[in-house]
Amino acid sequence: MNILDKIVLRKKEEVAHAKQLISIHDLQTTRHFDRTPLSFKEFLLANDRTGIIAEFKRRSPSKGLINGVADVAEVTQAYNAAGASALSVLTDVDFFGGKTDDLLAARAANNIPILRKDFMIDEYQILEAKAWGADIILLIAAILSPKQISDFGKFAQDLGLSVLLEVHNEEELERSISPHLDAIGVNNRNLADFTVDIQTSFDLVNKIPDEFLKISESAISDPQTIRALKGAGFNGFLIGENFMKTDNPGLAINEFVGQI
Ligand SMILES: O=P(O)(O)OC[C@@H](O)[C@@H](O)c1c[nH]c2ccccc12
Repeated sequence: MNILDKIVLRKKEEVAHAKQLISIHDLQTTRHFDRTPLSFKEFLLANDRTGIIAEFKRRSPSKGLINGVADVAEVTQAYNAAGASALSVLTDVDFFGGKTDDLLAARAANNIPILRKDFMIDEYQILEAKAWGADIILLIAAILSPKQISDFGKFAQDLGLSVLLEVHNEEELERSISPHLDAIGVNNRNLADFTVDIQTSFDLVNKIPDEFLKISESAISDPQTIRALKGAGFNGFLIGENFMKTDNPGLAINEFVGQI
């Protein structure tokens, strides 16, 4: 079984458990549920922002521990101050060392869009994302059917959330396109075997219809790469490890932005 299959199996158990602890009605009456989400598009295209979607990630299945000490409020505020267009916060516990409280802390400290970064397999998780103050959800083509992508996309958009679809190849892109998406991200990392290749982004960018925001995800560590990706037509750049692996992710993003 590859890692993605393992993650999805575990996620099904996790969601079943969460549903027993907290009812949908409870989620709908949770603190942020009625908040109007911020527009991903507006922030991504704003002239005074960099297009960077800066990620808070403690660990990953491919790299193990990345940062065991960083404070989520402090780091996300520094990301925001450096000109990040949006934040990405991992909420997966078992494989990425994230938690609900990380998203809540990032929300309390920032007024830019936040992506709930997790493996969405059930509408319940989209209600959680809304209740916890997220603005954007991720749908991963590799683990969802076209019908699930369209249904989850509509469900999220009806709640005012923006939807980022993640693809890794042309086949996933073609089969997953739906009107209920705002952005399409090309993941340069193959989630099944962890190999990375930035070329994946350059190969797919012109196959993404222009009505969607175009995001390049993972393995970006050089400001020069941002310039090349922009030139190729990308609006957004999802970066985690390059900042999180340093002692001071806030300083790292500042230096990076200074070189774009
Ligand atoms: O840390 P990186 O290589 O900059 O990558 C960030 C982000 O793209 C990556 O964490 C990611 C992309 N898609 C995902 C899906 C689930 C979990 C994590 C991810």
